[in-house]
Amino acid sequence: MTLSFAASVPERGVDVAFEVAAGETVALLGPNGAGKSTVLAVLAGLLRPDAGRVELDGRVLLSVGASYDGPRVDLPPHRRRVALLAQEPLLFPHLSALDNVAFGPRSAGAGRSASRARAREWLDDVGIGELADRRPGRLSGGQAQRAAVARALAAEPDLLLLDEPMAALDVAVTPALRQTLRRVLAERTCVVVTHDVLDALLLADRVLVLEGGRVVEQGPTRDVLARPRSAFAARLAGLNLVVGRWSAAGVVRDDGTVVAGRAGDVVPAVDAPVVAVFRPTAVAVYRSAPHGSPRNVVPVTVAAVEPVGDLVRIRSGDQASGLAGLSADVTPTAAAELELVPGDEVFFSVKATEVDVYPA
Ligand SMILES: Nc1ncnc2c1ncn2[C@@H]1O[C@H](COP(=O)(O)OP(=O)(O)OP(=O)(O)O)[C@@H](O)[C@H]1O
Repeated sequence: MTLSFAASVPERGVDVAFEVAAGETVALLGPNGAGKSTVLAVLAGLLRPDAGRVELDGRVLLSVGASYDGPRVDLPPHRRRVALLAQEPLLFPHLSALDNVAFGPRSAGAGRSASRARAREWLDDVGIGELADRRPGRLSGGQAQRAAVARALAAEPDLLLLDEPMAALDVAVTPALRQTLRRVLAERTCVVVTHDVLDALLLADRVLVLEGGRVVEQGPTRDVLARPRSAFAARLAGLNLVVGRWSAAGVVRDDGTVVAGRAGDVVPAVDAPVVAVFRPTAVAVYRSAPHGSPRNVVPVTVAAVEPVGDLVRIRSGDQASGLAGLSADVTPTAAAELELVPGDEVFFSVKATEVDVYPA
């Protein structure tokens, strides 16, 4: 089922268009307020945009606004063949897990015993067949979410929407549920909203990064995480990112400061928008400015000092110069010697050979 989506919701500052190929899972990523839930709500038929068009495998689910020709269409949620799995399982409390799952096929006209037989298969498939007779109140959070997955799939939707499906669950149960989702999503057309880099890596073929109601970058998950172009994707990938324009000296930021780096095989055109990306482990931290160093050196204010694995991460806040927050990972010994606390003024330094530059 190919999905094509375009919608504009001016009151929320959202204007987004994208496509999803048949059988593909796309993750919507982005900071709070970026517009992810708005996109899901339009897809599910819960929010009508000012203008928009949604087509699923040739069926028009929505076509409103002057820019779209043809008759006005706005199918109600139950006629879209779109299933939404929310953060909370939202099961009917008075029905057993089995009857919750049988509800979809039953409403679609299947007979009682056929619906229950199908529901039993789905419950087996998501690993809670033995809990079929329990009501939701007697299921754990993870089990209830599995029942909700079974219920969504039993309705045989053409498109599955997942809204942070693991966000409300205990971290102990998320890896197993993620594996189940990975299996059931494999051949399905699906849009998943997530904040979690593991969800993006394990569930999605492709990611779409939203910022301020617009798509700012998209591509295969691994490519976006390896070579992020947006601040959000860089943060998710655990990389530092500085934006600017290319010049012979390196990446020139808006305030005129320059970050020297390697442009790789494809050298950008002079003045083209570029990003400089480098690992936190490549950043050295000094109390006073290192002199005579060929390295990039920037003064920053420490915002946080926190352990990350075997290292200590020193994070700078967003700087008055417009420089977004950066991270430096140093050894515990180095951190102890620096004795840093939030508010300290320090210098971050990175060798040009550690900085990758590519087009924004
Ligand atoms: N019910 C609403 N009425 C009006 N504006 C809203 C409503 N819900 C969200 N918004 C606004 O619309 C914009 C997009 O919000 P949306 O909830 O789609 O973002 P999101 O990416 O899902 O964020 P989060 O990660 O916090 O869930 C934000 O500016 C938000 O303040």
